[in-house]
Amino acid sequence: MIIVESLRKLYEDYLAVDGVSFSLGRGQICGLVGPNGAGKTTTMRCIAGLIRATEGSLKVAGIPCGDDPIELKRRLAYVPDDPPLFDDLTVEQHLDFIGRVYGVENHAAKCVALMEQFDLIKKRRAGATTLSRGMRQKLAVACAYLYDPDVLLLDEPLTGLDPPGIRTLLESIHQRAAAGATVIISSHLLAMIEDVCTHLLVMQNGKAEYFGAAEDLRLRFPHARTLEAAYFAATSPGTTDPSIAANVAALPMPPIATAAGAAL
Ligand SMILES: Nc1ncnc2c1ncn2[C@@H]1O[C@H](COP(=O)(O)OP(=O)(O)OP(=O)(O)O)[C@@H](O)[C@H]1O
Repeated sequence: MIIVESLRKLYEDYLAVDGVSFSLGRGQICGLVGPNGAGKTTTMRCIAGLIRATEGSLKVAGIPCGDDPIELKRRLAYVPDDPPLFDDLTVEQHLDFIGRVYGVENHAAKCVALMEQFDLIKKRRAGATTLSRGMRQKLAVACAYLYDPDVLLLDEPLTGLDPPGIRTLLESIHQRAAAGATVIISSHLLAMIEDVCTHLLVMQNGKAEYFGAAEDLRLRFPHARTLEAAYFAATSPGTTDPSIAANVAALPMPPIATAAGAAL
């Protein structure tokens, strides 16, 4: 469903993505993790066809990059971390608009079901500018789900969601994948997404440090107690011996001092 081969993306002379390759099939959920600036959003935007790759080849839902942008839009949904909404439309007008544009059959009933699923029903007549950050995120995801895309790219979708919202979203991702969708979910919260991910792509400095089954990352760093520790090991600077790095990463984190002087 997604085939990425030797993807490179230069912003002028800055190499943001450097030779990334991976592929995902139907029903697979890939966690895209890595430090700030690793190239996660850039990779997603290339897959979504929003920016042009400098080199490499991409095929999404059987469509080679650039061949059929309209069909790609029908088959794929990309939800950015700060979703652009229409200031003048209410929650239900957003869903109604997307339903009409994508020609979704019986879209009115689906819109209500999605508003109920994402706890937006009481805000159905609220304008986009009056929504909280988490509500905006939920509305953007609901709009993406409305036309049942084969490929879902969710960039930091957990940011701003409350715990019930996170649970609803992760369950919905699981259900979508069970129905055949391919999902990439980028997040800094690996511990939160690891249960739904079948695969992981760990990026750092524009490169893929790891791609494979989520469980295999832990096997690669046998001393890591958690998947998160294995992730830290994979992204530790100067790591040459995975087992050493994993041990370091598994050490307890030092307390973080707050402005008030208390340790978190
Ligand atoms: N339009 C742009 N022009 C120039 N450089 C860019 C542009 N967009 C991103 N970059 C740079 O490319 C690199 C990768 O950025 P990207 O947004 O893909 O990282 P990311 O892994 O998504 O980061 P984060 O976790 O902070 O969201 C960064 O160094 C960023 O500054």
